[in-house]
Amino acid sequence: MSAEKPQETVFSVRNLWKVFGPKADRIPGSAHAGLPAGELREKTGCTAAVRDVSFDVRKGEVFVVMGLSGSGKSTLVRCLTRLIEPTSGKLSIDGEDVLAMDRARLRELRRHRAAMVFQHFGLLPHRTVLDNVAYGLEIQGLGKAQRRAKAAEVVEKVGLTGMENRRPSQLSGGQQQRVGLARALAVDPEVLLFDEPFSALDPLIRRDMQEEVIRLHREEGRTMVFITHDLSEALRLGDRIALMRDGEIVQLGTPEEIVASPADDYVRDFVRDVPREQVITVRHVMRAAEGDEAETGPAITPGATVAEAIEAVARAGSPARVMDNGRCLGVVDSDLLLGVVAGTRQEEVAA
Ligand SMILES: Nc1ncnc2c1ncn2[C@@H]1O[C@H](COP(=O)(O)OP(=O)(O)OP(=O)(O)O)[C@@H](O)[C@H]1O
Repeated sequence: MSAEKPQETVFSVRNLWKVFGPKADRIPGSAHAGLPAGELREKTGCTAAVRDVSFDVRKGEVFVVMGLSGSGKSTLVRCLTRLIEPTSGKLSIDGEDVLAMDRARLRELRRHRAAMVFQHFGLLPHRTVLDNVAYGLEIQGLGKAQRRAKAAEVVEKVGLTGMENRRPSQLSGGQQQRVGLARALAVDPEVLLFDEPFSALDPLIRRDMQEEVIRLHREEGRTMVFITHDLSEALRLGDRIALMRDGEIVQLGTPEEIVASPADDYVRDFVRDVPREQVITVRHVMRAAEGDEAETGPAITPGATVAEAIEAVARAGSPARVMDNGRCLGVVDSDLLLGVVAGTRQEEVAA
């Protein structure tokens, strides 16, 4: 998760709908379009898995799609490469209209530009780790020596060195997922799409894999779209999170925006148990410096979390200065910080 990113758009999605059921294409824009899911199903027999959704995925960000089971996450992300055909709306990648792509161009999109990492790894059981990783390159038509060299490089990148010649059945779940990740990485795609890749893994290995994704992202800055139903995973990985309910995006924002300024009661409920001090940063909490406060006290960055600031303030026994390039933006004292922890203070975080 890098702090500064260019704002170039990779995927641009506008008013996208995916409706399953009879005469699905008649639903968007009709009088039925706004009906709650149950009523829509009763009246039309249709399910609107994705409803009038608009967003951009920016270059270099980790864009998380989060929501409960059935909220439309998988359908939405599969629509991005037309693994599921959208019912209506606009969709482009790097400015190119995805809905206008012919079969060859679509194949190229899925093989080279937006590779998917699935929950059920999709590994070939009779092939070695190295050959599984090289598989995508084989489809691309790369020669054997070249693809083995590239595969070996990626195997090392995901920490599987020494296991090149094992078969998938000789690996743990976490290791198998690393192979799946390596296979997607091997084709050097512009975007990696993750469909709940870690949900079958036990918590410790899952944490390991999350760290792996964060590390890879730090090293490479590759754009990632990551589906999860797990809030802590979303908060840990996401630069921005789109929170879905019944096919709609109910809030799109940074983890901090979502935790500090939930858009409605649904989101508020969702984030209620999040330790706010670990997500909210001091730039949204600080007050103006008074007296000589701008010259004294420990220095912290505007991006420091409230939890980090509490530590600094406690250690120094005085308010901390929020410093940016040698300039004091404001100060935080223990009253302010503890107010955030207790939830008695409402930060103003524009969502
Ligand atoms: N092929 C299909 N035909 C009919 N309805 C479908 C189809 N695929 C998905 N749906 C419905 O669309 C809605 C969204 O499903 P989707 O799988 O996208 O949700 P999800 O958020 O990814 O759920 P999960 O976390 O359980 O995978 C659900 O109500 C689902 O039943």
